[in-house]
This record gives sequence, C-alpha cells and structure tokens, in this order.
Amino acid sequence: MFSSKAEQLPGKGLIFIGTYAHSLEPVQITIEKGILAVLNGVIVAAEKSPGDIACIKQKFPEVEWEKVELQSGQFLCPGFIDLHVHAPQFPNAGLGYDMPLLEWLQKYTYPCEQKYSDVNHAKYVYKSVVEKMLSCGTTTACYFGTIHRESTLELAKAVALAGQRAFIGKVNMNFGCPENYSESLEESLEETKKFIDGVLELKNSLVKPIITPRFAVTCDSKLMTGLSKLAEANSLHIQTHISENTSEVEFVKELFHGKNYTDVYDQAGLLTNRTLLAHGIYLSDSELELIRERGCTVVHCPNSNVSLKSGICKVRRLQKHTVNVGLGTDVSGGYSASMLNCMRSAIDASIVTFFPDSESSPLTYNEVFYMATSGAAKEEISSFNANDSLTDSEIIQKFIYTGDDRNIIAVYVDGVQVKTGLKSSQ
Ligand SMILES: O=c1[nH]c(=O)c2nc[nH]c2[nH]1
Ligand SMILES: [Zn+2]
Repeated sequence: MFSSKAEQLPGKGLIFIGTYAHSLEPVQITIEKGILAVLNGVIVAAEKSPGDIACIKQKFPEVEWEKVELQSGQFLCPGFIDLHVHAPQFPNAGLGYDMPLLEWLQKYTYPCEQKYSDVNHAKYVYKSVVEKMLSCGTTTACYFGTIHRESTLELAKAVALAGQRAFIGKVNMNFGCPENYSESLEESLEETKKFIDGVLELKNSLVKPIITPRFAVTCDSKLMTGLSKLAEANSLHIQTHISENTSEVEFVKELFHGKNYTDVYDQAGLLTNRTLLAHGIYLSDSELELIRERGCTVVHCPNSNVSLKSGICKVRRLQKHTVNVGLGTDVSGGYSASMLNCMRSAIDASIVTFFPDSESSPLTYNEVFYMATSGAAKEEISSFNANDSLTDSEIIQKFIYTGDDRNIIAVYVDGVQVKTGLKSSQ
C-alpha cells in the first residue's frame, strides 16, 4: 500500500471562513461568503453564517475541526486541472522554440526523454515537477511520462507521496523513433500492462494509469489498436496528440494512406468518451463531428501552440461543434507549468483569432476559469495583495490576469494541505 498524505488523516476536518469563488457554469464565476466544512476531502457543509459552525460541530461530534479564517483579499477556489503536461520535459521548458514541432521533437524532446532510462534521474526530476505543479495550484494533472515503465512508475509514486490527484501515462511509441528511444510492439504492450498493474498496486485512489500512445507519427496501427483494447479491458482513460502542426497532419495522411488524423485514431478504437486529444488545431468539420459523437475532450494548449508556432486553435469553432474543451500547459511545448498562465494564453490566443474572424467573441476570464477548474470539488486558497477598494470580483479578475504561484498561499487536495502557508486554529 502506497498511501498519500490524504489517506493518513482520518477524523480531521477543516472549516474555512471567508470568501469562496467557484465556477458552476462558464458564464460567470460564482462568489460567495460564509463557511465551508471539508471532511475526508468532501465538502460536507456550505453555510452562510459563522454561527453555523456550532451546528456543523454538533452534526459531526467525533471530528476534530481546524478553523482557517481567510483575510481580506484572500479567497478559496477550486484547484486547477492541467489536462495535458509532459513531466519528463520540465528540464527543457523554454528550450528549442526556434524549431517547429517535428524538428523540436527530434532535436530536443526525445533526447531529453531518453535520459529517463535512468530511474535515479526520474526520481530526482519528478519530485520537483510535482512540487512545482502543486505550488502553482494544480491539484489534478494528466501527465505524460516516457516509454520507460520503471521511471514512469516513479512519477506515479512522487504524485502519490505529494498527495496530488493525477492520471499517469507510460508513453507508447514503436515507429519512426530514434534508435535509442523506441520500443517494439510487443514490448510496448507488455510494459504497458505491467505499468497499469504497477500503478494499481500503489492502491492510491487519487492516482490512476492512463493509456498514452504518443501520436500517430510514432505509433503503428497494431500498437494503437492493442492500446485501445487495453484501455477498454481496464476501463481506462486515453490521452494523445492530434492535429497540432500542418507538417504533422500531412505526414499522418502520408503514413496512413490518405486517411485523416481522426479516422486513424477512430479505426484503432482510440476515440472514446474518456479520451483526451491535445491541440486539435487543424481538425476539419467532419473530424470535429466525429470527435463530438465519440465524446472525446480536446485539450487546448495555447502557450505551446504559440511557442512552437504550431498555429492557434479556434476554441469557439470547437464549441460550435459542441466538442468539450479543456486546458493544458503542455510543458515543455509550453514554457509555463502555471494554469494561470495557461488561462491568460487562452484569452490572448482567442483575441488573436477574433480579429480576422470577428463573428466569434474572444474567451472571457469567466470561461477560462471554468475550463481550468470545471467545478471540481477540490479546494485551494488563493490570495491577492489586498487593495481595499477592490470588490471580490475584481480581486479574482486580478488574480487570473496577474497572479502567480506566490499568490497561491495554500493548496488542498482531498482535504489535505499539500502546499502550506495558512494558519489554522482548533
Ligand atoms: O507538444 C507536443 N509535445 C510532445 O511531446 C509531442 N509528442 C508528439 N506530439 C507532441 N506535441
Ligand atoms: Zn503534448
């Protein structure tokens, strides 16, 4: 059993008193004042008046409650969800943006990932990756690892130890890869099965394996089909890349005899309502229709799209096709691990697409906040330097546009503090 901190603290509850902001729908961030009681990671009471604390204590007499009083300018909000991030690429953040995707992968990314054949390197890097992510307020992440099973298991262990909620993928790639960073079809499937077992053996309810074919450029049809069967047999999510760069899209067409990217994945059985597709910049209307029918989510990674000069995803167009859209930092295609930065990049990218296509409106801070948190019941304390003349709504706007990890005082996952900074009292 590999317990997270969250599972080691039975019978302790937290009562927050102050302002909380959450996002039940994209149109508007909801701001409320009152008290929130959290027990075993679940919000068990949300009340308007501090006087209600007595009722909560009466209702849960066995529980030892800690009280956290938020100060002026501080607020509680859901933790951020990064739907697409490459943990092994953190040492490369900010490097190689003078090259487009396919060259960048060969020159910078594969050599960086190859180093994780050394488990000690993985242990060293992954500990600080998870620390950084939590410090930025990312309570849930969908991580790509590398092809290496043992090292990617170290990522799962680092996540479990730190108490983060995450999906962890051992990357699969068996075709068109560098000699020293590739696996055979059989190895890839066998190692993935062992990886799934390894993550499940951690017995940590917050940490789950996710099937991770890198993309159609480095996986043949047999591998993708084998992986989709593994996902189905084990009821697992799937993550991959799609339609990020024009040369990549053309290359996939060439490799798969004229089929489009979406059809390639669909015929392999990879498109399910548990599939996350990163980027999706150049998808045609018919591809978007199929993605919507299959119930996949497209993960918009605006910082990466601009850094690698891949293009700009028109989120409004995806929304018109009622495709579900989430947000990802895509480190190290993106240079920032912060979902605040990702939200701002998403707004900026939508403003850039707005000018040549002024029929659609740019994304708002309300919408990107919703996309980055989507109403998950995770708690995080954020604060912005108090300025008494600001309303709560203005404080939250300033946090989204100008905040960084220094403005995130404390982070909680499943009711457990994973970034310290707030004082509590009994
Ligand atoms: O931004 C990206 N980062 C990657 O590591 C990758 N691999 C395939 N396609 C990719 N795109
Ligand atoms: Zn990526």
